[in-house]
Amino acid sequence: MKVPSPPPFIESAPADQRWPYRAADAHKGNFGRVLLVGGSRGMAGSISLSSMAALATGSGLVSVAIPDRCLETVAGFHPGVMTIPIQDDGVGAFGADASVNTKPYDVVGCGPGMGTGAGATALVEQLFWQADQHRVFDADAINIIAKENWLHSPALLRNSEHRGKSTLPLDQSTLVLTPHPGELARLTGVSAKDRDAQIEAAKSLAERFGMTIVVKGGPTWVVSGELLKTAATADVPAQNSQGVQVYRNRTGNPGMATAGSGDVLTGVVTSLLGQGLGAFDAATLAVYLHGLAGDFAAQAIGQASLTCREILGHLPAAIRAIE
Ligand SMILES: NC(=O)C1=CN([C@@H]2O[C@H](COP(=O)(O)OP(=O)(O)OC[C@H]3O[C@@H](n4cnc5c(N)ncnc54)[C@H](OP(=O)(O)O)[C@@H]3O)[C@@H](O)[C@H]2O)[C@@H](O)CC1
Ligand SMILES: Nc1ncnc2c1ncn2[C@@H]1O[C@H](COP(=O)(O)OP(=O)(O)O)[C@@H](O)[C@H]1O
Ligand SMILES: [Mg+2]
Repeated sequence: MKVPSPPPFIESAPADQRWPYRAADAHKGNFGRVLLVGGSRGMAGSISLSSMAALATGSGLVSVAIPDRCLETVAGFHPGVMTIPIQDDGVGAFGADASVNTKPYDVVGCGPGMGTGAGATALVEQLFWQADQHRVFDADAINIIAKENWLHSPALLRNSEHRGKSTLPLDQSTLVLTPHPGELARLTGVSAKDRDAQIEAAKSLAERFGMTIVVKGGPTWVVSGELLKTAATADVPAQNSQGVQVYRNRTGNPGMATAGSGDVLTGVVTSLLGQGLGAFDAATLAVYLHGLAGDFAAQAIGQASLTCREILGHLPAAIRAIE
């Protein structure tokens, strides 16, 4: 494929020094064991897109946990993706007692296409508490947090083995949320039409929980309350400081307003976390690359014809442009 000439804003890549280095003796285990959780009958494509985006952006091993009935469908998208059947409710959604073993993985991405039923809720609740592990919550994982009001009312977290815990895991610096404006409105109560107020609401959540929030749209913003670690110098010892970091992305175009576009982004953020980037670095580099892939795709075929497939297909060109 001919690589289109890069748009002029390439030099504003947020993290062009941070692309994970691949040593000559590297093996697949060095580049992240990624678990993606989501999908349901009728929306199997969503989590499959995330898994293919993770593979295309460097992840060494990618597994997808899906309701049992969707296994063959998801497995058919890419031969490099492994599939894990999870208890099904009989009609292709997660069953009420669904759970997933996340121990073998470096990072978990969750939400696309999973719906907000009992099984999906149980899984998101499990993952919400596993704050010792990086997690990316998108789509229905965000809708479930909003519906259950977990950010504001910890007493409602009572449907699982976490019953009885009286406080929220306040440190969620390992959590990245990727809401579109409709999802952010559900989470914060702030109208999707009021962009500035939405960004302020996201900042306040980021500060309170230490989490990172990708406020998707044209343009996408990233806000993060992740602890900042300043490296030691000869004169000053290493320091930690808290504060909200803000990044406004400059890549992307309205051709990306197309089904599955955000599912691809979920896979890219999860992939970069799995390769060792911190939450803010992974989120900013992911939205930059995703937007750049969308810009290359629009140059190649035009905005109107752009689909999630073309965004996925142009991720390699976007990576090469910043490497
Ligand atoms: N191939 C597959 O399997 C795919 C499966 N998918 C899965 O489908 C599920 C539903 O997800 P969803 O995003 O389609 O619907 P939903 O969460 O109801 O949001 C729409 C509401 O939000 C509002 N809204 C306001 N601003 C907005 C904005 N900028 N961008 C978007 N919306 C905006 C909007 O307002 P309105 O359009 O009325 O102005 C409307 O009220 C979910 O599981 C997802 O993962 C998809 O990923 C696609 C590919
Ligand atoms: N007008 C736009 N300009 C630039 N990017 C856009 C625009 N509209 C949508 N996008 C991008 O497309 C993606 C849409 O995500 P989302 O709504 O979750 O899609 P889906 O759930 O269908 O996969 C986001 O990354 C968003 O930033
Ligand atoms: Mg989405």
